[in-house]
Amino acid sequence: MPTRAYASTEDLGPLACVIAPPPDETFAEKEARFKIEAEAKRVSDAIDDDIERQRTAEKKGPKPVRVLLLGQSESGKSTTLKNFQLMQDAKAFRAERSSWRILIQLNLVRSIRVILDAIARSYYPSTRSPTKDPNSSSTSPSTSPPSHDVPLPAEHYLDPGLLELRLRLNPLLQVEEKLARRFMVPELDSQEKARQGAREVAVNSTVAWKDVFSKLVPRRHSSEDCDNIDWDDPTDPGRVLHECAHDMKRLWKHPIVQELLERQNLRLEEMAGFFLDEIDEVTSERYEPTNTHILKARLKTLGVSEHRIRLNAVGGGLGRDWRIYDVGGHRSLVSSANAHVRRALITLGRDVLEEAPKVNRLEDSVMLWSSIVSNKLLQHTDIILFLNKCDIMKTKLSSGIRLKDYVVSYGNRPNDFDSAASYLRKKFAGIMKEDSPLQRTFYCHLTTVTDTLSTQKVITSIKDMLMRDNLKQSTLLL
Ligand SMILES: Nc1nc2c(ncn2[C@@H]2O[C@H](COP(=O)(O)OP(=O)(O)OP(=O)(O)O)[C@@H](O)[C@H]2O)c(=O)[nH]1
Ligand SMILES: [Mg+2]
Repeated sequence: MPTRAYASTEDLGPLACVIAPPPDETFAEKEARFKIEAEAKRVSDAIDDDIERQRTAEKKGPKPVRVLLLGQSESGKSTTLKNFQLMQDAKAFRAERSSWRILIQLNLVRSIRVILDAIARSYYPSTRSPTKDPNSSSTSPSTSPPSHDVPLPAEHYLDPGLLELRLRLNPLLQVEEKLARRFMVPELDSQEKARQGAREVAVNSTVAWKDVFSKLVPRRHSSEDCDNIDWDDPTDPGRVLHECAHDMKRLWKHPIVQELLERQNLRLEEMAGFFLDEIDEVTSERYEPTNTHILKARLKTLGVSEHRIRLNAVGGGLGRDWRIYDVGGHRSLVSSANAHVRRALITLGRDVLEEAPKVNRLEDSVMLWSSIVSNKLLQHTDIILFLNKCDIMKTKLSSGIRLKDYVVSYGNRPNDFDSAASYLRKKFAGIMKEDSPLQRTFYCHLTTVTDTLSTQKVITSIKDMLMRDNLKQSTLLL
C-alpha cells in the first residue's frame, strides 16, 4: 500500500499543498485515498512498462520507415496520407466514416454559403462581402481565384424565386455555424486569412478531430460501419441537410446563379471539398461516405502530425512500421524537414494551371522544389516528387486552356497532357540536377491522389523500393 509522509505545512511546496489530504481526513477517507493512489500508480507503472517495451522492441527490430509529406497547401498531402491509411487497414478506414460524414456535409454547406455570398455581393457590389469579416465563422473557398464583385441586372437579383431560395436555405447556415465553430482554429496567420477572405475549416495536428466530430453525432455503439450513428437523433445536422436538399440543388442549378458565378469568376467545381454535384448522395437519410468521398473531403491541416501505420513487406514477409509526417500548409517546410530526419520525403505540386493572386503555381512549386533539393541537411535524402492533380490538368488542357499562357517557357509545344507532363518532369529533374549538393536519383510520379487505385499502385512501388533499400542508409524525402 503506498504511503506518503506529509511534512508540516510550512515545509509543503505549492504542489504538495494542493495534493495534501485534508487535515480532518477520516480513517475511511484515508483508506479510500490509498486505494485510489495505488490504482493510479499501477496504471502509471503499466504505461511506463509499455513505453519501455516499445522502446526496446524498436531498438531491436528494424527501424521504422519515416516519410515526410511536404508541399504547398492543398497540394494533396493529407489525401496521400489517407491513401496510406486505406492501404494499411481498409476496415479501420471504414470505421471512421461517421467522422468524415460530418466533414463532407460541412464542405457541402460551405459551397452553398459561397453561392449565397456571391449573390449578396451582387446586391452590394461596392461593399465587401459578409464573409470578408475574419471573425465570421463563414468560409469561402481557399482555392477560388479572386472574385470580381460584378453586379447583376436588378431584375435578376430581385428574382423572387432566388430570394425565396435564400430564405429557405438559412437554416443551413446555422448548421454550418454550429459545426464550424467546433473546428475553427484561430491560428491561421493574417496573411492566410486575407488570402482566404475568411477562415477555412482547419484542424490542428494536436487535435484528435475525429473524436470531436464523432461527439457531434450521438453514437450507439462502436462498430466498423456507420451503424454506430444514431440515425434517429433529432439534432443530427444531416436532417437539416436532407430537408434542404431540393433547395440546394435548385440554387446550384439556377441559371442566374450560374451566370453570377461565371461573372464573378468563381469555379466552384475546381475548389477543394466540392460536393455540389453529389447533393443527393451526401444529403440522403442514411448517408455513408464512400472512400472516394472521403478522399475528396477537405480539412486543412495545421502544424505537423505523426501517423503510425504498419505495411506488409514485399512478397508477404514481415511488415514494417511506418511513420508518416503530414506537414500542414507550406510554411517552414524545409525547417520541418530538418527537424524530422526521414528515410523518405514526398513533395507534392499543385495544379499548375491554377491562377493564384500573386505567383504562378508552377513558379511556386519550382521554388519549393529548389529549396528542398538544395538543402544541405537533406543531401543524402532521396526525394520522391508527386506532380499531383493530373486529373485537373488533363481536363483543363483538353478544354483548350494553354499551358504556355501559364508557363511562357513551354513555347509552342503540343498542348496535350503527355507533352505537358514530360516537359514538367524534365523541368523538375533539371532543377534537382542543378541544385542538389550531391548526385541523386530523380523519382517522380504523375499522380491524382483522389484516385485510390492508381495511387495505391504508386504507393506500392514506393513501399517496395523503401523496404528493399532498408539496409541502405539513404533517406527518401517525399
Ligand atoms: N481533383 C483532385 N483533387 C485533389 C487531388 N489531390 C487532392 N485533391 C483535393 O484537394 C483538396 C486539398 O487536399 P489536401 O490533401 O487536404 O491538401 P494538403 O496538402 O493536405 O493541404 P494543407 O492541409 O492545407 O497543407 C482536397 O479536397 C482533396 O480532395 C487530385 O489529385 N485531384
Ligand atoms: Mg493537409
